[in-house]
Amino acid sequence: MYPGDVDFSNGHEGTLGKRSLINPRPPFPHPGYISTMFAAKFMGVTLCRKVIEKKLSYPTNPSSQGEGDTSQIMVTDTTPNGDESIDDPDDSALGTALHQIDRAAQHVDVDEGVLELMKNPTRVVEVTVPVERDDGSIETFTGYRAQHDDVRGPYKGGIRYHPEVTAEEAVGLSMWMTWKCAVMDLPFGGAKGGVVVDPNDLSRKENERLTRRFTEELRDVIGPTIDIAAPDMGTGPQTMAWMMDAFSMQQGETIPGVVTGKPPIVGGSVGREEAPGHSVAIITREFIDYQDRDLKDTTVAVQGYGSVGANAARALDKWGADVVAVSDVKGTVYNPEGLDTQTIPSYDEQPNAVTTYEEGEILDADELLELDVDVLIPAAIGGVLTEDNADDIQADIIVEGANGPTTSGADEIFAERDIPLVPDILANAGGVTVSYFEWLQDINRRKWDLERVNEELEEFMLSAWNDVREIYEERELTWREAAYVLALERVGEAKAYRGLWP
Ligand SMILES: NC(=O)C1=CN([C@@H]2O[C@H](COP(=O)(O)OP(=O)(O)OC[C@H]3O[C@@H](n4cnc5c(N)ncnc54)[C@H](OP(=O)(O)O)[C@@H]3O)[C@@H](O)[C@H]2O)C=CC1
Ligand SMILES: O=C(O)CCC(=O)C(=O)O
Repeated sequence: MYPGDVDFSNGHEGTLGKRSLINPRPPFPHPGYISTMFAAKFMGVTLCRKVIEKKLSYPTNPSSQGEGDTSQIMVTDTTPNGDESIDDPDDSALGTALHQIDRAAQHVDVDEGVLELMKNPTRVVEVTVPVERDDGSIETFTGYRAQHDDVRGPYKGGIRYHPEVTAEEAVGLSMWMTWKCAVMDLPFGGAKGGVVVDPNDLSRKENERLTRRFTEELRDVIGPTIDIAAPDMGTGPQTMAWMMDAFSMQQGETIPGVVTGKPPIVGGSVGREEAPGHSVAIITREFIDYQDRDLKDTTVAVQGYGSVGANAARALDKWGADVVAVSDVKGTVYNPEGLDTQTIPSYDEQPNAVTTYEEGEILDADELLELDVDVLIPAAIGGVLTEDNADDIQADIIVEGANGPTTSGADEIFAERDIPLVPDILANAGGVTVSYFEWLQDINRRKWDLERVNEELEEFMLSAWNDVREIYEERELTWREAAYVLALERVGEAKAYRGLWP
């Protein structure tokens, strides 16, 4: 502990000793499911909140979006319970996440029942979010929060605003959060949520109203020791500030620890925004070193120039690598001599502006993936490296900045082609790691400076890198399998100690 910190951790800050903060609810859901419906009247619109615990058939992106009809939620017994064929997984986030568990399960000594349990989320909440548009009309959006597992600590994970958000996707992403927190040895479990919306179609005021209402709808299932949200695609520090304020207003006191990734002035941590990209850069640097190569002779291509991509590109550029290509949805900018990443506008600085940079050739967005570079960093969306393009990838190394950018089929092709791939649950884990630092700062009512944040981030990343590397070397697995083995063993051991609720 640093001097002056209030010790809320029973002397185990940074370890799994934070039992006093762990949600005392049973770690396993009761058998069967509970469906609770709340109805309320608001501005003449009937609202339904459905909290569905277990046994949920995940609805796809509702085609009725925007028409106010979100009443179709199925409660059936078709859980994602591992029916995915190991030989023929589907390429969705959930399909990929389930397949990855199956692959890793072949190399771990974890109870079969626990493995089966880990293929199911504890709870998925679907909410209806009415928003008053600036013209006075009411539009209805659908939001989700998937809570996968909390055996190691409160649920933790980002909130995504994107038109293709689905309950299924949230479940897959929540599973990855469980593994990510376990790989980093953070006292958190896994969750993920989102709203089916294109944030570019919302004014700032509409975005604020949507965020506040979404938070209100999630009030019963989130909290600083229950489930702690954070930014993801389409959300950022401002979104988190609104969420924190909405939750705090409902509770009657300021509760900064309910979300992380806030602006530092309202309890956020310096360095959080840069952290996922920063950790991608740290892991890339370590991997290059591990291969006895020199970062200064390394060319890098980064897909996506948002929070993760821009910060990864800029850190690697600063440390001497040649970032030769970056992209956003509109296209790629490519210069084999290297780009000046500081002067290319990131999504946050100016959305969709990568191709306005004049010192390079403009290519199609997807062309970036197949460039002949040393390191490819997909840092935009999921499922971009597939069986269809895996044979055309020319990079020597892939470091996953985004969550789930590689389908299972592509994973196998890269393994056959001996292209090492460092998985998301290690590489981009700096985000949730600095979120953990932020949460500690909020609980302790303390502020860390950037030097301390970056020092501790470096320490956590190197420790996780070494843990994964040891398993990789000892057991001759892929890097993804090694990271999964570490995560599954940690979660399995925690479950064994805590036991099943009688
Ligand atoms: N934010 C976080 O804390 C963390 C995020 N992640 C993951 O990283 C990924 C990116 O998230 P984040 O950086 O926050 O998101 P942002 O919304 O900040 O940025 C996403 C970027 O990806 C670009 N993009 C979207 N689609 C494509 C495409 N088809 N081709 C090329 N570029 C594209 C966007 O382009 P445009 O600007 O043109 O829209 C934008 O530059 C996601 O998978 C997320 O889950 C992982 C860990 C933490
Ligand atoms: O910071 C966090 O809590 C989670 C960030 C996130 O969503 C992720 O790592 O995918």
